[in-house]
Order: sequence, then structure tokens, then C-alpha cells
Amino acid sequence: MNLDCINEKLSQMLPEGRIKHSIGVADCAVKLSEIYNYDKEKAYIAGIIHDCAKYLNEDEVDEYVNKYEIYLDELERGNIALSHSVIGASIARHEFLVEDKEIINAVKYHTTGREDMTLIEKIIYMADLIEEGRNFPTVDKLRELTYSGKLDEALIMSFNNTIKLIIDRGQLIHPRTVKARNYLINKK
Ligand SMILES: Nc1ncnc2c1ncn2[C@@H]1O[C@H](COP(=O)(O)OP(=O)(O)O)[C@@H](O)[C@H]1O
Repeated sequence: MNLDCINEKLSQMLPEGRIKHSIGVADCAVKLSEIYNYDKEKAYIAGIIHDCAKYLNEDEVDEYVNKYEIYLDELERGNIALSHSVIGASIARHEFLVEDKEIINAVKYHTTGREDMTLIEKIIYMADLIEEGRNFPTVDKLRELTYSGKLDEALIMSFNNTIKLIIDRGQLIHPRTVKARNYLINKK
């Protein structure tokens, strides 16, 4: 699917603010691809589609899960904050006709991260957090680390932030984020 078709389809799935965020992530992913030597087109596609499933309602989630035989684990079931990444990866494959496994997995793991992430998974994870429209207390530090070649440091700090936030909210932590964090700390 070419970019015009992707944008047309996305405009039917996402509100304007989320489209703006998606363009921000895609643009940031391209900049990071220059720094870290990744394919800019692939990074842009992954960035623009990463949140495509963010605004599905419960019925639509069920429809996609059945249609594409998507496996959602216990924490993802009934939690769109987590499931939209996994469902989005299937939509990328089947509806945006993305065949590239790296792009599909970058969408799939953009919320939780995972152990031993690929470069594009790291780029999309960080671009989602630091794109120009984002504004939260530690965003400038994360931008500094990410744009200065310290991608893994930025990821560890982001995983720490997320884990702390989920603990403060008294919610369940998806184990993929813990594994992603432990993996990078062990690798240091
Ligand atoms: N490891 C995790 N365990 C549980 N929930 C998580 C985890 N990681 C992220 N989340 C949830 O996902 C949300 C962030 O999802 P994200 O796709 O980045 O949303 P947005 O783009 O709207 O900020 C967090 O606010 C949190 O609710």
C-alpha cells in the first residue's frame, strides 16, 4: 500500500490529534534512523501506522481478534492501552499490507517493549515518547539521551518511568517491559 492510501485509511481510523502524534512519531523515527543507521522509509511507515488500532471499541477488538486469530494474553485482554499494539500489528499485516516483519514487530512491541529489541523496535518505542508533541517532566532528558547515541540508556529510563507509573497507579505491569529492562541492564 502506498503512503497516500495508508494516510487515507488512517484518517478513517484515528482522530486528528492522534494523526498528528503519528506523523510526529514517523518524523522522529526518520531522524533517529539517520543517527542509528536504519532504513528511513521503513521507520516512517512503522511510525505512521503504530497507533492504528488505538481507537477501536470493544466490538471492533473482538471482530479483529476473531478475523485475524490474534492471541491476546491475560493483561492485554480488555485493555486497549496494551492490546492496540498487538492488534495494530495484525492490521498492519492484513489491511495495510505490510509484509516486512521488522515493521510489523515495531508496531507490536511499541507499548511494552520486549527482551532483545531490534533497532526499529527501539526507534519506534522512543519516537513514540519523544516526538515533538510530547510533553512530560523527563521528556527533555529522554530526547537528549536518544539524540546523542544513547538509545539503550533512553530505553532503560523509559522502562523505569513506565514501571514506576504503573506501580503508582496500582495496576498490573506487563512482564514484557520488565524483561526488556532487565535485558538491557544485563547487557550494560
Ligand atoms: N508494562 C506495562 N504494563 C502495563 N501497562 C503498560 C505497560 N507499558 C505501557 N502500559 C500502558 O500503556 C500506556 C501507554 O501506551 P501508549 O501506546 O504509549 O499510549 P499513548 O501513545 O497514548 O501515550 C501507559 O499509560 C500504560 O497504561
